[in-house]
Amino acid sequence: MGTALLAKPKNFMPPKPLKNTQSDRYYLGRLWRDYIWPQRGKLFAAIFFMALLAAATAAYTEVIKRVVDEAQDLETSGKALTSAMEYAKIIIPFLIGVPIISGIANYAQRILTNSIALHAIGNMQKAMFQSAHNADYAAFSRQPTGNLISKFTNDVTIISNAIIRVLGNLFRDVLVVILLIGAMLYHNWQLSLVMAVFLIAFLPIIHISRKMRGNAQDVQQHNGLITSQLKESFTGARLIKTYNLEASEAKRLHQSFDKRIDLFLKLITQQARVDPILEVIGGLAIAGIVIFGAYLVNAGAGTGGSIAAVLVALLLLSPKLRALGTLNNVLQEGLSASARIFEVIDTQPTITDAAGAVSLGAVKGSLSFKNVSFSYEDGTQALSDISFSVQAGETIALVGASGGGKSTVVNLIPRLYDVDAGEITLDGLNIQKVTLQSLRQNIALVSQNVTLFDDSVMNNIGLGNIDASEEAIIKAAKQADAHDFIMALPQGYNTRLGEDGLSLSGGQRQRLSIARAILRGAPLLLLDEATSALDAKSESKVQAALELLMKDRTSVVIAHRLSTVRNADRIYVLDAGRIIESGKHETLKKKKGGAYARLLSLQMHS
Ligand SMILES: Nc1ncnc2c1ncn2[C@@H]1O[C@H](COP(=O)(O)OP(=O)(O)OP(=O)(O)O)[C@@H](O)[C@H]1O
Repeated sequence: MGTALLAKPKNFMPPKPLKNTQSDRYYLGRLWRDYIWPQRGKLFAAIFFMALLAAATAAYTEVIKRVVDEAQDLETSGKALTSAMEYAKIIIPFLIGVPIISGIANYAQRILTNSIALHAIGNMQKAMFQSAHNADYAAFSRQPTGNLISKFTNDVTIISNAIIRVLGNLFRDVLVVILLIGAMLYHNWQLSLVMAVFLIAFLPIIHISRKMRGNAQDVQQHNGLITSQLKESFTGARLIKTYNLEASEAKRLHQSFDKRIDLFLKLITQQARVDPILEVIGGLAIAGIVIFGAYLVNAGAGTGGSIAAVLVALLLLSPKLRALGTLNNVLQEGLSASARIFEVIDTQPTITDAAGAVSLGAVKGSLSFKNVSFSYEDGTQALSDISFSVQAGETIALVGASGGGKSTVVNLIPRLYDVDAGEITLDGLNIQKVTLQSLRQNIALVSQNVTLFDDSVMNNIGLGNIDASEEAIIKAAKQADAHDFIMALPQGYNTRLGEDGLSLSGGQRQRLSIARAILRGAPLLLLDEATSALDAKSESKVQAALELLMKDRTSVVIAHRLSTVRNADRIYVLDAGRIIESGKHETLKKKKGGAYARLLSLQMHS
């Protein structure tokens, strides 16, 4: 038997494909309304500096024009040093002033847009985390955890980049483009009109950009997959090592890493095409300006400075146009990531407080199941018409073959799932009519899969009751017979356990879990006994701690230890979601051909 109470939900379903039912406008509107507009102060400041930057960029063309024209004057007038000084006086303030303004504006707008993006995604992460934790327990079985984690890391990064790009491109670059085109027309309209021909050259780039969008999505999806695989691989280190699966795991991950290389290379290959195309087009445009410009100067339709100004404007313009050309991709990637994130944020829990739910206070602990039936989301009928009662302070043991429904019974008590039919009562009250918080306050859980966090021993036990004092925590540890081994750890109660407490033995982990439950002080105890073979000394320590914990509490135990079964007030044998036998150990074991007697003899012969 391998009951994994409250461990990873079973029958892992593949992630459902995202139903992207909302339009792009919806996601854009929501991003704007909920995450950008609340930071409007910063946004307006950013726009101001962007406008300043745009103006400074356009002013460069005027600087160049003056530099060239004044130099030409100097050359044609043939005057010496005094004029050179004059020239410097005119030119230098421009040459220094414009970059200073541009630099300050650039710095400020960059900090501001990044801050807007970071705060936006920070708030998204908070909302997403809140919703993910409030979601039904079942929601965690709908997608691999790695997928969910990837939304917190990869997807938010995509959105952050998109926000920075979109704000920059829309407010800064559009302004720069408008001002530069204006400057070009102002300096030499004939030459500028000829340049318009080169805009046609951007068509192939738009085509490439479309293709890139599909590939970028593939890369993102694959990143999510790698996160999942890495997580599985590291959390499953024990299984992998004992089953010698290192090579096959390495193969699996290597394939994924290789695929990532392929997908990225495909994307980069497309991106890389853009630059040479632009360079050739740029070269042609410059040649056009130089030739046509020379013609215009000869014809008296422009000065050398104005031709140079148009040339500079064109050079400044092309990266901006290019960025605007790929803006749609970035926006689309951002919107897809938003869809994935809003899906989590919008997940509504179905297991919630009913209208008028009452708060339970401390219960005595009598529990009953009345004609309870339950099926999982995928249709697996896990319990059919189950009824039993436990008086306050009694211990019942659930036994039976794997898949019989023991964990499901236990999962229904803290309402990790809600029954389909029938009712569960605690102290006579239907648990669906009391607040979730007060129901769970009355329940302590000790599972064979002890969840330990990367935190101190003190805080790990303290999770049982986050208001508990250090003295109370130490007292609970002593009662759970954990104090001595904790004191022997390098920093005693302040020792950090490392991820999932890997440095502790199975028995030690269980005693921490028992200490946590003792600290909780809840009258109803749900216990998934460990099946893992503990050595005799460790087992007897755990057993003693458990007995102390169960004393005076109502205990529902998924039982593996013979001693628990023997001492239970009643044993329920579950098979295919039904109770097929119940009674005391002494009675059931004598029942010829009975299910319990069979289980017992199986255990004894195994
Ligand atoms: N999250 C889930 N989604 C779908 N079906 C599930 C889920 N969890 C359990 N089941 C199914 O419900 C039935 C009862 O399972 P349950 O885990 O309650 O049995 P169990 O007696 O605790 O088994 P074991 O001793 O192996 O842990 C089984 O058919 C199981 O496959």
